[in-house]
Amino acid sequence: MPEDTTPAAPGVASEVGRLRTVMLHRPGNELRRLTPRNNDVLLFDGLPWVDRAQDEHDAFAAALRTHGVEVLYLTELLAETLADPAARAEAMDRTLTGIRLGDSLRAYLEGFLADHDPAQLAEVLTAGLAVAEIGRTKSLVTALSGPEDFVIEPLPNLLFTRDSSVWVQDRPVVTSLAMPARRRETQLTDLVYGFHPRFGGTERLHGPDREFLEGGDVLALADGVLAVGVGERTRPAGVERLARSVFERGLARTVLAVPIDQDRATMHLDTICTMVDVDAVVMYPNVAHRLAAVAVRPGADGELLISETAPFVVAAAEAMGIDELRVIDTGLDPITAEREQWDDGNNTLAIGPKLAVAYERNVETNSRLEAAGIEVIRIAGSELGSGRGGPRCMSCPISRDAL
Ligand SMILES: NC(=O)NCCC[C@H](N)C(=O)O
Repeated sequence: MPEDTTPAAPGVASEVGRLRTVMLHRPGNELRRLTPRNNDVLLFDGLPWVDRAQDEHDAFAAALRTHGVEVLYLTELLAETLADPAARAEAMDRTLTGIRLGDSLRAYLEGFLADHDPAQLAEVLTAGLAVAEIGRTKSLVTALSGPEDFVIEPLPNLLFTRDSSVWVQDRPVVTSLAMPARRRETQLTDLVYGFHPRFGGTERLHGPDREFLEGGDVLALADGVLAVGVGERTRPAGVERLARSVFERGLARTVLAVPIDQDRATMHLDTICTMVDVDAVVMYPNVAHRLAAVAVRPGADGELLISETAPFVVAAAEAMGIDELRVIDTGLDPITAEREQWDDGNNTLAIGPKLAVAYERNVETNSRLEAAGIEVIRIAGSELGSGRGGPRCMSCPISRDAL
């Protein structure tokens, strides 16, 4: 019988259902824009060696494919999307609108980009554009800029596709990113889900102009149960908006709001806690016992019912309808734990129950996961990790099997 190549229908109801389709972004020229002068504002802790980062990423994608996962690339989807004139017009409008460019430069760029084919335009929208790369503009803005200044900002954090959209059941949630360096990313995911033939017509939830909400904070603990971190990125109002949207559509019955430290090391919930089995998480031991949650449930007439604060593991188990949410004891001394958390040891990507991708460098966390019965697929991340994100951050699951 010929192999069935029909793509799996979109839908994500858990963290650990067998992963069928995932969206990645292969690191590209946007990373070559990073310098010691701009890396902080562009949210990288160093300057990755880009060729090596691409090799590491290719190995990550290959490991997923080996396990039967369909890998979609954001830039390919974007280029295909931009072949639609309506999508292209919207992309131009969104990219060039705003108070930064001024009328002369905006008009110039409209003409300049009109000559770009969809793939070239996708490249500019992701890798950005510097003054040195465009011609004479008759614009005061470029006259007073240096050659390296950006007229379109690069998006080095596009690598972390987890954050710019997240699927809740069969709907894409286009998020709203808090940091200025990342805000434009969601214009691109919004375009892809709005116009690409593979997704066209799917209702999008939330959106780039809504309250701050980042995908790395959203964990699907079980069918109908979401946990959402609240900290440096996602704000309480973002969780509230998401809760209303998913309750109104019957996509979830409980949303746990989980306050996390407002630190770079713990920018998202998935930097400290990820699921590796239907009832188990790997969690940063230094916070495991003080992580708390507030449960939000739908009330009458669109009201939200807000619970008292409870320990996270207790609130999660109750919402999931299980006796206990197991926290795999990574048994690390506090210094090793802090080092491995910084290097995304807790940021695993489950591709099925008890099967997770992790960075190889987190030797101790990985061996404790294995001791607890989790099969660990190790990948290199020496260059990929310089943006502070691991396998979960670098992946946006689009389809997972129901458990
Ligand atoms: N889900 C995640 O934790 N994503 C990692 C995002 C890293 C990126 N450099 C950022 O600061 O936003």
